[in-house]
Amino acid sequence: MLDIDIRHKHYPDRGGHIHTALSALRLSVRTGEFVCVVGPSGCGKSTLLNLVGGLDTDFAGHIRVDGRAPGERTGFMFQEPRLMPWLSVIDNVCLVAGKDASARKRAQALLEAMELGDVLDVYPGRLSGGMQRRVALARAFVIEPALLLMDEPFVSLDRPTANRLRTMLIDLWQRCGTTVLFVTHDVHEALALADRVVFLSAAPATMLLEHRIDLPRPRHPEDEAISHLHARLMQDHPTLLTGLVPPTGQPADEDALHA
Ligand SMILES: Nc1ncnc2c1ncn2[C@@H]1O[C@H](COP(=O)(O)OP(=O)(O)OP(=O)(O)O)[C@@H](O)[C@H]1O
Repeated sequence: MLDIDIRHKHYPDRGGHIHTALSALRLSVRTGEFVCVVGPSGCGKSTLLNLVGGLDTDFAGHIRVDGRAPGERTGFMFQEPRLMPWLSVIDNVCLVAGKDASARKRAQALLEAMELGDVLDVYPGRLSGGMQRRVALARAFVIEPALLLMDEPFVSLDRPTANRLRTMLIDLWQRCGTTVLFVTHDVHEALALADRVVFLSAAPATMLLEHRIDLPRPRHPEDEAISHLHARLMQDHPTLLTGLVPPTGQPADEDALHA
């Protein structure tokens, strides 16, 4: 069980004042649950992942995994694949998996299962954006993380590539029993992936709504059932997505903006 209880998270702002990024945010995530976090740009989603992952410990409150601070088996996946350009595909994955022969074997088997067997010795710069994300996904799962924190990992990919990655993610998640916290601006993506979607307010982020998704998998963001669910949510909570525009200024969710 992941237990998040953040009383507040402050940052100093340029004028020497404090900026409250998160406030009174409580969330419990069952072991093996897939939770998507949706909220407006700048509301504090990345801050939340940084706190949960222990990258930032300067906050009031507590975060526990099974009663303890998040441990070594926590994985991250960011918007950018963050692969080491001077290492081959397999060496990038072994950076996390380990250097011994059995770790290398595990890394190779996973990469092959993810249809990357032909590029094990290739450098990331020679790969497409989609393949780089696939390597990043393999790197995240090679340790079979207990907790995986994902910060818009499939943003700005074309639809088929993003869908293929989502399918791989769900497959790996189901096999490993990992607890996933997945941040996205894209409500359709959240509804397609999650067991539960958490909607955050504008800064300082606090929880507006939790919604459990009971639709069977596999699901895709374009499915009719997802569109229906989205429409129903927007009808029931018309102000839920106010300000939900990604940093690029591109609408992530046309329907939401026109709702
Ligand atoms: N290191 C920092 N120092 C000062 N302020 C920060 C820092 N990191 C984030 N902030 C501020 O905290 C708020 C939340 O930022 P955060 O990046 O967590 O939001 P976000 O919801 O992930 O945004 P986006 O959706 O645009 O990625 C923003 O106002 C941001 O400017």
